Order: sequence, then structure tokens, then C-alpha cells
Amino acid sequence: MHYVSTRGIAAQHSFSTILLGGLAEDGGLYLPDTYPQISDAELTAWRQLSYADLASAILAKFAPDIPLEDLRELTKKTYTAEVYRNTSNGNAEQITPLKKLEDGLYLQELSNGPTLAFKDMAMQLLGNLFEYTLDKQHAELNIFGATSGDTGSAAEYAMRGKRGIRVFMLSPHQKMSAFQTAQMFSLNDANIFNIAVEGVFDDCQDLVKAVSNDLEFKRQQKIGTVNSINWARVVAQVVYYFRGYLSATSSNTEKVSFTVPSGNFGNICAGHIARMMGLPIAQLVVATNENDVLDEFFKTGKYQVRQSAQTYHTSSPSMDISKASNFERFVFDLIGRDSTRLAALFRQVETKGGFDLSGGPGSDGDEFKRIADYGFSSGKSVHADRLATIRMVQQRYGVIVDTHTADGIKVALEQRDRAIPMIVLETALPAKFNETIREALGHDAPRPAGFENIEALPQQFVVMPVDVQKMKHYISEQTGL
Ligand SMILES: Cc1ncc(COP(=O)(O)O)c(C=O)c1O
Ligand SMILES: N[C@@H](CCOP(=O)(O)O)C(=O)O
Repeated sequence: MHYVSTRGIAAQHSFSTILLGGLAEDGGLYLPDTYPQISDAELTAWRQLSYADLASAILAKFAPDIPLEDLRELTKKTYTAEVYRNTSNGNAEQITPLKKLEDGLYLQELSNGPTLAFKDMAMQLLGNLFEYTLDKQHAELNIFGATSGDTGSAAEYAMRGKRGIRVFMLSPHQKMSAFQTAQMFSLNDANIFNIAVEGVFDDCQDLVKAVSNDLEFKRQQKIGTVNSINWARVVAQVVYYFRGYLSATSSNTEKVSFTVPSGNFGNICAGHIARMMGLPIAQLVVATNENDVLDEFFKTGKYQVRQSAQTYHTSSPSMDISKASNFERFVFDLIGRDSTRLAALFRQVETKGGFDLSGGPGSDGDEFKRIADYGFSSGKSVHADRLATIRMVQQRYGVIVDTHTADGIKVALEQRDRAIPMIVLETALPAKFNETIREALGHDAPRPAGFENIEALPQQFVVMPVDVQKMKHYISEQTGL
């Protein structure tokens, strides 16, 4: 298997090479040349597997250049009850248990890891994969990433103290919750550098792309990424769609749907890959907050990104994103993997702010008519919906959900086909967004052990403007390369 760039110019590479490289040299994102398919017999056999074994079976299809035995060791070391210990049912061996809310409606717990968000599902594996690959190459890696709140802490917890790795993490200054801010900025490991950027998440992600697109600087500074720009992140997220499906069904003739609180489109992109591999997924429902660029696209075929000033700071702040990185991977598939056209469309995003695939007069294509073939639909949730959903879920099901998961449940209830089980992905625990839980319920969210006084710890970070040159200068100053 080879990996190709969505923009079609960069060289094709193996899994291990793109793992360390992140963004393709032509500015595109890597995808496998074809999606591996799963047979009915395989899916049946996978019903018996532990999460770790399921992960290595799926990874083996995407990383043929890593020996299966090594993959097995890596996933066994990653997916343990000690690491994913915050399960609500006390059975941490299950890693991502399904919580039944009512007949046909489930939450899939993905936030039981060290930083209480779904990012830990992939990031813990990425940390181990990086260490394994770097050890073999006697190399080092400077991770340059962007976060709206959860990728950052998941990456820093996964990489702290790891040999040969430094993490430079950009976050939007004063736009994360108090808990998220404390989780990242209270770390004082020598290999962690927190940079608060005077802008929104999209500015942070643009800086990551701009720095990565300077190929000489990238090579010299050994820059890699942990955002879902990195294909390995997406692949590791594919695993829990399989796990969710297998837990909700007893035969492969059944279908399920997933609703995914979405921002950078990495999570639901993994669902798209699982579906392309043949997992019987009926619907993939994109749930957005007030930053509704994706909802607009999946309703109209028009993709129109918003400027920083029109990107709202909301109570589901991790989804405050108007320029979803992984959307490019989906559009690549939607337009028949025509990389020349893909590159033109995404150039147009930079010059005209978007493109239009609605098929209407003056549009850039008519592929929107094919959206349903890919199972996608969408909906939106705003602050008042979020509060009402948090209250409703507590009253009706006795469960407290975080603000992003609440957005997912709100949209899932609107979109579900009652004949097909709907799984809502739980993307964080409520303790991370206590301000809004208090507003909704009048009391604090339950706080897992170990985080009691996190907001009171001393914080270490630097504040910087949206300035590529200053960012590069800061990185080279710290690395000494
Ligand atoms: C809690 C939470 N929910 C939802 C999302 C959106 O996920 P994605 O960016 O993969 O679409 C994020 C950020 O990624 C998040 O941290
Ligand atoms: N919501 C994310 C944004 C970055 O997403 P990623 O999946 O591309 O890393 C965050 O919490 O940082």
C-alpha cells in the first residue's frame, strides 16, 4: 500500500514515512491509494477480539511496512485498562464501552483516557508509534501542532518525557475552558512548549500549515504533526467505529448510524474511512455548533469558510473551527480522487473563501448530489440547545454529558431513523467544561480523581501573534537546530 497526496504532486510514501512527515510536500493530505476492504468472515472474527487486537488487525491493513508482531505489541501496550480507566461502568477492559440511553440510542465512551477526551484514543497510540519509529531511525521529531483545547493536552500527555520528541503546541489565547487551559499549561516537562496565539484555532492551524509548507525549515527542524493532518491519527480513530458497530450488533447484516460532534472533521473522516472499508454504517451525521460551515455544506453543497472575526467563541469551544482540515480528504473521495481539481478547489478556498458543488448556476461542480451515497447528513446545535440537552439527558437518562457530546445528542435525536441504532460519540467528559455544566445544572460536573485542583497549579506558556516568522524563530531558538 502507498500513500498519495490529495493534491497529487508529492511523492508517494509508506505508512512509516508519512507518520513522521505529517502534511504532504505539496500542501495536501495523505490517504492510502485504495481503501482496504473487510470481508464478512473477518468482521465476524473481529467480534471476539479485545480492543487492542482489533486495533492491530485494522492497523495491519494500513501499515504493511510495520511487522504484525510489533503492531500487536504496540496496541497491547497502548489500549490497557490502566490508561483508559475513567469508564462509567467500572469495566475499563472494554476501553470504549457503549452506554445505552434508550432503545436504539447509545453513547460510545471515548473519553476514558488520561486527558478525558476522545483524542486520547489515537494520541496514546501515536506516542508509542513515534517512539518505535524514531528508535529504529535514531531520529528526533519536533511536533508542531494546533489545538482548540483537547488535541493539545492529549498530545502533551502522550509525548511528555518521550525520547527524541519535543512538542510545540499552539492554542487560541484565552479561548479554551479553564480546565483545558490548566491541563496544558500546568505541564512543566522540558520537552513541552505551550504557545498561546492571539487568534482563533483556524489561525493556529494556518500557522502549522505555513510552517510545514516551508520544506527547508521543516527538514532542518525535523517538524512533524499530531493533528489529524497526520494520517495515523485518523487510522487509530477508525478502530472505535468498528468497536462501536460490533458492540451494538450481533450480526453483520445489521446496520448502525453514528452522530459525531465535529470541528476539524478528523473524527467523522475516520467514520467515512470505516464505511469505505465496508463497515455497515447507514448514516454518518455531522453535528456542528454555532460555527456551522460543515452543516451548511452538507445541507447545500456550498463550502464557505469564515474569517477569524466570524468564528464564534462558544460553550463547545473545541469545535470552534471554520476551516476543517480533513474535509479535504472527504472532498477528494467525493470528486472521484481527481487531485488536479481538488488542488484547484482548495486554492479557491484561499482566494475566494470557498467553493460550490451544488450543481447550481455558476457552481464548481455537482457532486453534492452524491452526498447521500456516502451516508452523510448534518445538523447544528447552539448554546440554548446545549443547555437544554444537558438538562434533558440528566433528567431522562441520569447521565451528565459534556457540551460537545450534547451537540451530538441534540442533532442525533433530530436525524435518527428509529429502525437503525444510533451511536453518538462521546467526545469529552463534562469536567472539562464545568462552566457550562454549572450553567445548565446548577452544580459542578463530576471530576475524575487526579484533577482535583488542576486550575490552581502554576501555568507556563508564551503569548505570540499570528506571525509565521516569529513562530519559526521561536522554534529554532528552542531546538537549537
Ligand atoms: C471535545 C471535542 N469534540 C469534538 C471535536 C471535533 O472533532 P473533529 O475536530 O475531529 O471534528 C473536538 C476536536 O477535535 C473535541 O475536542
Ligand atoms: N478540536 C481539536 C482541534 C484539532 O483537531 P485535530 O483532530 O486535527 O487534532 C482540539 O481539541 O484541539
